[in-house]
Amino acid sequence: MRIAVLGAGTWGSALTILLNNNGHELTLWTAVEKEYKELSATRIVKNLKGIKLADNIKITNDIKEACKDKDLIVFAVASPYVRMTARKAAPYIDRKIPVVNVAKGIEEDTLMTLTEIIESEFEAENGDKGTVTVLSGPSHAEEVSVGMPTTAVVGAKSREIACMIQDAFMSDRFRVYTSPDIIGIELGGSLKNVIALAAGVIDGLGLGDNAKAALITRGISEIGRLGMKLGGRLETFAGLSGIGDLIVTCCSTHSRNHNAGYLMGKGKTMDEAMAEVGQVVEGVYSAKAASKLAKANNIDMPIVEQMNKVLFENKKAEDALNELLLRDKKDEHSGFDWDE
Ligand SMILES: NC(=O)C1=CN([C@@H]2O[C@H](COP(=O)(O)OP(=O)(O)OC[C@H]3O[C@@H](n4cnc5c(N)ncnc54)[C@H](OP(=O)(O)O)[C@@H]3O)[C@@H](O)[C@H]2O)C=CC1
Ligand SMILES: O=C(CO)COP(=O)(O)O
Repeated sequence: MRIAVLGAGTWGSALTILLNNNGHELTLWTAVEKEYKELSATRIVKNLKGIKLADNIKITNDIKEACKDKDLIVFAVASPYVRMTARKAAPYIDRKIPVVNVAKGIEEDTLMTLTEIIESEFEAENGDKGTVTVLSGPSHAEEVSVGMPTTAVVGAKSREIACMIQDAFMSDRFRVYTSPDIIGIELGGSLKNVIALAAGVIDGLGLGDNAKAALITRGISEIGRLGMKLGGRLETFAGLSGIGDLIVTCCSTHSRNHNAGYLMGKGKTMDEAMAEVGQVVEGVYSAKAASKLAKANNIDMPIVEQMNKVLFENKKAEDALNELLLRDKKDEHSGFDWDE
């Protein structure tokens, strides 16, 4: 297949390597002129230490050249750039070919997911939303790029398209499942970043493994409550793009969200932590959107609420934690049948 990957960041580059190793013909588009010049000259991926792109991978910063005559387009730019990239690419993308979004986020102003944003930009350009899908799961680029094994799930409206994308990405080191639950996959992938920030805070404060396991468990409970209200399926939140991605992001040293939270737990401000991490920290962008969605849908998301206060209201992480622990007593889940 002829495949374009839009976004030559850590994840876009790792997937380019995976797809190239699978025998496809790859074009990697970089948005930023300076990045394009550097990458073209060295072929070294900045944040994947020592990894070089193979000579047969075409690198471009011309969006038309990237998108025309392709069989598959992968959207891998960070969430704040998805709308502008979709707008730029829209005139050159054949609406019949599948587009796979692999970024994780929710737009703060509109509360749209990233596939919804791409569809809306495509529709605005020529009235056709196109064939937009999602791929997500526990998949840090640092491991995928060197062939360490993992699994992911592709979400698409039709089984035929899902299977086509499954075939394109699947390798003996990257196992891909299929699902029709696009909204569930996208919400799991973006909301887990907010919980991962909180997991980093817990580690930064030195609160131990029990506290983190508790946070992960109550975190997926929050994600599932909101996600199901918005149309996602329980099984998706219990799956690879839900609990699977939440666990790895809360526990991996590769996670930018966890690392940013860790620095905040050590007393840094959000801006200092983001600057020190030096790559996109998606949870910071998704936190406000998650809180707005929770309020609009009348869903209780106490971890998300406290994380927003730590991020944007200078609340001390210790105070946020105390407030979580001292909430009103309640059942573990709502709707239990008790023998009275
Ligand atoms: N890193 C990982 O392990 C994983 C990341 N993801 C998700 O993938 C997405 C990208 O993350 P990642 O690659 O790690 O991020 P990086 O910080 O490594 O890269 C940032 C990305 O944003 C793009 N970008 C920056 N400025 C602009 C701009 N002005 N216009 C358009 N694009 C721009 C960059 O484009 P360019 O380099 O082309 O200039 C690059 O693709 C995120 O949503 C993340 O959550 C998902 C799974 C794994
Ligand atoms: O989504 C990811 C892994 O699946 C990447 O998480 P971070 O953005 O926290 O590094």
